[in-house]
Amino acid sequence: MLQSKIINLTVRDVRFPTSLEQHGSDAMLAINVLDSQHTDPDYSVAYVVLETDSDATLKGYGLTFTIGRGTEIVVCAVKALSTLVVGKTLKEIVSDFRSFYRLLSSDGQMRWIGPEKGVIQLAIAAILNAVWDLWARVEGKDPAKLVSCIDFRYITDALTEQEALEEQMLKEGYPAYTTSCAWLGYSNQQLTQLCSDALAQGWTKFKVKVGADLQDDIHRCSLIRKLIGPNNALMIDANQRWDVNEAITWVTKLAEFHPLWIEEPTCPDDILGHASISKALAPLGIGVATGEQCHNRVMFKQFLQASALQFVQIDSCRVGSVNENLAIILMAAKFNVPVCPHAGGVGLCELVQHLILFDYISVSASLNNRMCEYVDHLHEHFKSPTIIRNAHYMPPEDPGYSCEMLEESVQKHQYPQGEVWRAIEKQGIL
Ligand SMILES: C[C@H](O)[C@@H](O)CC(=O)C(=O)O
Ligand SMILES: [Mg+2]
Repeated sequence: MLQSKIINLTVRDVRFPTSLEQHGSDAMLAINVLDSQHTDPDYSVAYVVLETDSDATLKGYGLTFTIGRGTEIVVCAVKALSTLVVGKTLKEIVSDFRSFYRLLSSDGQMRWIGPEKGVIQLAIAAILNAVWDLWARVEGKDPAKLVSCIDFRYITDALTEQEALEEQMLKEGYPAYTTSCAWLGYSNQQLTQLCSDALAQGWTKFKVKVGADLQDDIHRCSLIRKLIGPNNALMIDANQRWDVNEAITWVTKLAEFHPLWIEEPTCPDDILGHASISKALAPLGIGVATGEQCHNRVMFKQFLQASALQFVQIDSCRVGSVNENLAIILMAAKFNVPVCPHAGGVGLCELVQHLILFDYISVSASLNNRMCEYVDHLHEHFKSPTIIRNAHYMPPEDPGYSCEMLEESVQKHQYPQGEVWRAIEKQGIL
């Protein structure tokens, strides 16, 4: 099966009208709402399927996450890269995966529209996610089970612990936090109801969107802190809304609610800015978290070297797939900084659970200050949706990278011709 040749690559623009109910809304998007007719975001994917010459059922499914407009540009970038993929056997790719990564990321001409950042990196992520899915299907594994590729002979004195960790994950799962209770566009009534429901389901870690209006932030953080009590975790997320000094001033005014971290306090490219914010907030016991829009491993390296973050938020679709995320996970371990993956988007939970399980079983072996984001949206469109039990991710059971979507969902939500979007256009509601 490793000899399977990729004979076709298809890519489709698939969008979900989450903006209609303000799922996923945040302070940066609020600027767009003020400036444009659209409310935001519409959770979307550039959805890639790799077909092989083995048999019609052996395919690789991959995706990258976007928030609506612009997905069509990512689709174009995937199509431009597809000539480097079609015609290769899986064995050619995985027997020298680093070279294949460089083939895509360092193409002599296309690297100019990167390198390894922005639209071209999102397109590379979608393609490589599909390759990892195909490989995992052929091997009958999920990427988190890479540890089962290791020969433990003669090293079991050191590594039996990892097998125990794997058992622990199978039994208890990996700790999660929820962002689904407090999107910026939710009313206080929604926020109260969703938080109460989440507490009843066993959730103990909550993330709140902030950054648009300080008084509103104080009101909502006070409401949530009262609801969840003093011992549960509260995180806040500004989605790049502030300048550096504004971030320090604003978060200091929210310190009374004891947030564990402030996420994306300023421009995601401003490493030294994050370092200044981190240093200023350290006496308040508030860490800095970022990563969902961090271009690549090189940027993460500098964030770590500059002590500019206390929580590394890897994202399964922002950087060059498993290939780059493995490097980031290993660097975070070297700098002893916890990995707390971003997953606020469609499909991101399904993919990143594999990575965080690998981190725990094969790298960090620690759950201290570690948690994986979970958002309760759109899982019904996936063939192997995430399984959450008592606020923990339960390990995926199906071989693959959990990217495969239900074909019916893809067709209904394909943009702009899918029936969902034709109906929205007819009603003139977006
Ligand atoms: C636009 C997305 O919903 C973003 O707000 C998600 C995010 O920042 C997170 O989940 O963290
Ligand atoms: Mg965020």
